[in-house]
Amino acid sequence: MRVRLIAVGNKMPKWVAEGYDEYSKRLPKDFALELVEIPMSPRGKNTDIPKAIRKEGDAMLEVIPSGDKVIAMEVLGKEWSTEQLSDQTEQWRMDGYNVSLLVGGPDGLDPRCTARADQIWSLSRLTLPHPMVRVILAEQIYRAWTLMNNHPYHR
Ligand SMILES: C[S@@+](CC[C@H](N)C(=O)[O-])C[C@H]1O[C@@H](n2cnc3c(N)ncnc32)[C@H](O)[C@@H]1O
Repeated sequence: MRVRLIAVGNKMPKWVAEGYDEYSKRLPKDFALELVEIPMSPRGKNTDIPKAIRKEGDAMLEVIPSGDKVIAMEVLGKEWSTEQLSDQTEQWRMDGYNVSLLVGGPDGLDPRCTARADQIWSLSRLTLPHPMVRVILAEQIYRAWTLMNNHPYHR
C-alpha cells in the first residue's frame, strides 16, 4: 500500500521537512508515505485569491492517481480517533487501495478537490497551519501503521 500526501507548499522551513522525514522514513516500503508538493501560488496585496486556489487545485487534481481513495483534509470534516484511522487504513489495505491525502494552502483547498474526495477528515476544529498539517499527518499515519502491526510505539 502507498499513501500519497499531496500538499500545497514547496518551500518549507527546515523543521517541517525534518518533522515530516522523521516519521515517513520509519515506514516500510510496502506501506510507503510519499510526499507530492504543489507549488503555492504567490500571494501579494492584489492577488486574486480564488484564482490562486484554482491554480493550486488544477495542479493537485493532476497528481491524484485514478483508483486511489481520496481524503480531503478540512477543519470541518469528520474527526477520527487514531484507532478509527488505523481500522480504516487496514480496510483500505485489505481492499487493495492506495490513498491520496489532500492538504490545502493558506487559503484552503479548491472546492473541486474537496468534491473529488471520498471522505473528508478533520484533525480537530482548530485551524492548523498547512506546514504543520503534513507533519501531524506523517506522525498519525506512522502511528496507525504501528497499531496495525502491534508495534509498541502506540500506547
Ligand atoms: C491554514 S489551513 C486553510 C484555512 C482556510 N481558511 C480553510 O478554510 O481551509 C491550510 C490547510 O491545512 C489543512 N488543515 C488545517 N487545519 C486542519 C484541521 N484541523 N483538520 C484538517 N485539515 C486541516 C486543510 O487542508 C487546509 O486547507
